[in-house]
Amino acid sequence: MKNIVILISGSGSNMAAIVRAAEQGRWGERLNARVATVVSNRADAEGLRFAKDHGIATAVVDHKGFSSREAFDEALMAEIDRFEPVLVVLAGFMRILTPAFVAHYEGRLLNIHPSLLPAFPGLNTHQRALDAGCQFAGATVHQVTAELDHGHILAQAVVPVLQGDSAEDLAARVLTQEHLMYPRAVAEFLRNLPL
Ligand SMILES: Nc1nc2c(c(=O)[nH]1)N[C@@H](CN(C=O)c1ccc(C(=O)N[C@@H](CCC(=O)O)C(=O)O)cc1)CN2
Ligand SMILES: NCC(=O)N[C@@H]1O[C@H](COP(=O)([O-])[O-])[C@@H](O)[C@H]1O
Repeated sequence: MKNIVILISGSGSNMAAIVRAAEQGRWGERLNARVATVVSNRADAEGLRFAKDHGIATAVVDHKGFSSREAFDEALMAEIDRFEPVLVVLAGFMRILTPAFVAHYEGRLLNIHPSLLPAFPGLNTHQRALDAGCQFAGATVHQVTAELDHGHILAQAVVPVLQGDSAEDLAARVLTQEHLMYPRAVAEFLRNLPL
């Protein structure tokens, strides 16, 4: 069984979409893969309840409990490595990871970012797209590198920006596409793993 570990910080809606895709046999059995655990840096992350309700192990590694980013990442790696994952998925995970963490999971660390990278790395992407007058927006699944939101792009989804859109309107439209794209991108990654 190939283990996937998902990191979240909040609602975990992308994590939930991946879990549902695996459960519904769209690729779970066929690819002999499972979401082994969901780990959050926040104890109040709503996605933890979804994971528990779906029989998935959960853990909290609270970044506020560590004196440095490096110490937090080391504790996070220790928790993740208990499951010997073939893939670590960032799904609304809101901590910038250290070069040591990224190097440890190089090639098997994905993120979904709510913009059409390389446009708008970082935070507040939807408002920035609106402020820039973009006619299209979207999301990107990419390999994670030490440089923020910079790695090899695996998939992108595009949505129109509509007249009068607020950042919330745009975020909701993009999120709908994220929930379709991320499970497919994870499945494709698993299919391409060496036997
Ligand atoms: N080394 C990398 N770490 C992370 C990447 C990456 O590409 N390389 N992607 C991010 C995800 N992300 C955007 O997609 C992102 C997450 C968080 C931040 C950020 O500024 N975080 C602050 C704290 C914010 C908070 O706690 O609310 C911080 O870490 O100081 C920017 C972009 C995940 N990590
Ligand atoms: N920089 C990371 C980032 O902003 N991720 C974004 O957080 C939102 C909530 O995700 P969730 O519902 O899966 O938690 C999603 O739009 C995701 O792209």
